[in-house]
Amino acid sequence: MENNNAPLLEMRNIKKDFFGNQVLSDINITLGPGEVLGLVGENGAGKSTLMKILFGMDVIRETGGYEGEIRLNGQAVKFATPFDALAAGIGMVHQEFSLIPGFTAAENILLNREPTKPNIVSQVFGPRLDTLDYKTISQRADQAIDKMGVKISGDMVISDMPVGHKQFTEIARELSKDQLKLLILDEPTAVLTEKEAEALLASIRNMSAQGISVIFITHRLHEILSVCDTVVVMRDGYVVKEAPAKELDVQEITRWMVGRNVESASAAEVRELPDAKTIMSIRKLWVDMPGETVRNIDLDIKEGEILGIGGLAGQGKLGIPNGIMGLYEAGGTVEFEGKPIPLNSPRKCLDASLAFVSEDRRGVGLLLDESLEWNVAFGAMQIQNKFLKKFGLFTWRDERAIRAVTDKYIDELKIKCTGSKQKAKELSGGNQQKVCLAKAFALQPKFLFVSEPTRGIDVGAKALVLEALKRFNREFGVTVVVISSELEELRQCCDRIAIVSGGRIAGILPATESSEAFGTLMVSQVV
Ligand SMILES: Nc1ncnc2c1ncn2[C@@H]1O[C@H](COP(=O)(O)OP(=O)(O)OP(=O)(O)O)[C@@H](O)[C@H]1O
Repeated sequence: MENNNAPLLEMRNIKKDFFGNQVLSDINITLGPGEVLGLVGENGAGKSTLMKILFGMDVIRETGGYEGEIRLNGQAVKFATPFDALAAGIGMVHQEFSLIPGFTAAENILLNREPTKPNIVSQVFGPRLDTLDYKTISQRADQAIDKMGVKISGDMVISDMPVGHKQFTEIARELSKDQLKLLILDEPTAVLTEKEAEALLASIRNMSAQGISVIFITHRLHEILSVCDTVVVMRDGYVVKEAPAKELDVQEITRWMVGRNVESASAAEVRELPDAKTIMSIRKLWVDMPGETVRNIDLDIKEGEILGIGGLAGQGKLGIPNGIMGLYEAGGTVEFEGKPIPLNSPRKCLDASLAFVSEDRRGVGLLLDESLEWNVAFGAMQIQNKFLKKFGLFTWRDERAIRAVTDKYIDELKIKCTGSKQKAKELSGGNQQKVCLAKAFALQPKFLFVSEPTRGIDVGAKALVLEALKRFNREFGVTVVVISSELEELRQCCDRIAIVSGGRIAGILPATESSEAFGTLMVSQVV
């Protein structure tokens, strides 16, 4: 029986193991209507698994189910599938996108719930043959998009969208459901620009004001403090702290998460490299990437340096690597080691020993159904014939070398996994991000673009990732270009930082320059 005085949600004594690997030990959570609960914890702490249990996801059932009890409005529930959870008013936006690439945003938002209208045929043969009512689909999709206060065209096809727009489309799909009582957002801001993330936080406040409860997972701890009523901190499958957000600060949450004070990465020991030759020369680069402005980039990158590219959202920093590496249409000229690199041709870039860790790790990053070994080594095998053994006409994989390189990066990047044979999809999101880096390192390219390297990485592991980038650059002399929305992150690992504003390079400064100097460049030509 529903009990109107009971909390909206109670999760009691939840336990879960994956084939003997205990990932949730005894979790208790309570949530009232309109309440926003922030769920935080290190990569692999068990946050997504807990939410997958609540949402009735197949992977939980297929791996032996869970123990404990879930109550909604005082009534015990056990969702066999996400459809049951949806029917009970729970929506979830996952770390992975579940959009259909060839459909528009509006079609995805109303998928399986499309308004229809009768036609002559359906009047005779029944409503199953009704026509899709595109006008109403478009109106309802626009209403859901408007609720988030962002500008996305409902007519845009998903495959043409940048990653941030895809995320908003996912959220709009949940917001368009009338019966929504509780929305689970699993790291929704990880792929968003700062401005988009602000818009999303505002829309969470709006949902809460309308009585919708929200469980919000993020590694950006200031977001938790800005929008949540309650904070639940998980560590290694336990809840280690639950408190009102107003009683906590970022340092305290961090301490609860990792069990110690976290040092940020030491500031980079900034090198000037006066004699270094230019390894990449970019002239008049434009890139056609939705949401990004890249108009006229002129930039020379020195051999062996770590160059940061920063700037405000949409001003062009993400467009530069995506254009050069051929993921979005681009024009202008790019020379690498004195030879022109053909644009719009990803394979030619890889052949020239360029590599790219994209901000869209699930879109272009991983082979989720394959093992870590396969993920780490596949690119190097395919592009460089590495990790292969030859005898006469026969070629086969060098399994020992593949295992060794995978183990090396599991160790260096502290990837939380059961071993190198584990499938990528079984890793937590932050650990998948580390695999993307390992994959690029295994290529041992001459030149590496890394876009948003610590996206989805917990506060304790950020320094480790930045240190790994520095080490990779120093040990192998690889030129690294780091693109990041966090200036502090760039200052911790780069020699120089170029700031993009209005689709152009507004200036390049040593990483030791003051924040004010960078801030002035950032707003200098904003469009
Ligand atoms: N399908 C699966 N099979 C085996 N192990 C899994 C599976 N899914 C998750 N795990 C394991 O459960 C643990 C918790 O993962 P989970 O994704 O819940 O972490 P998380 O707290 O959400 O981390 P992140 O912040 O990195 O997203 C991890 O060690 C992960 O490897």
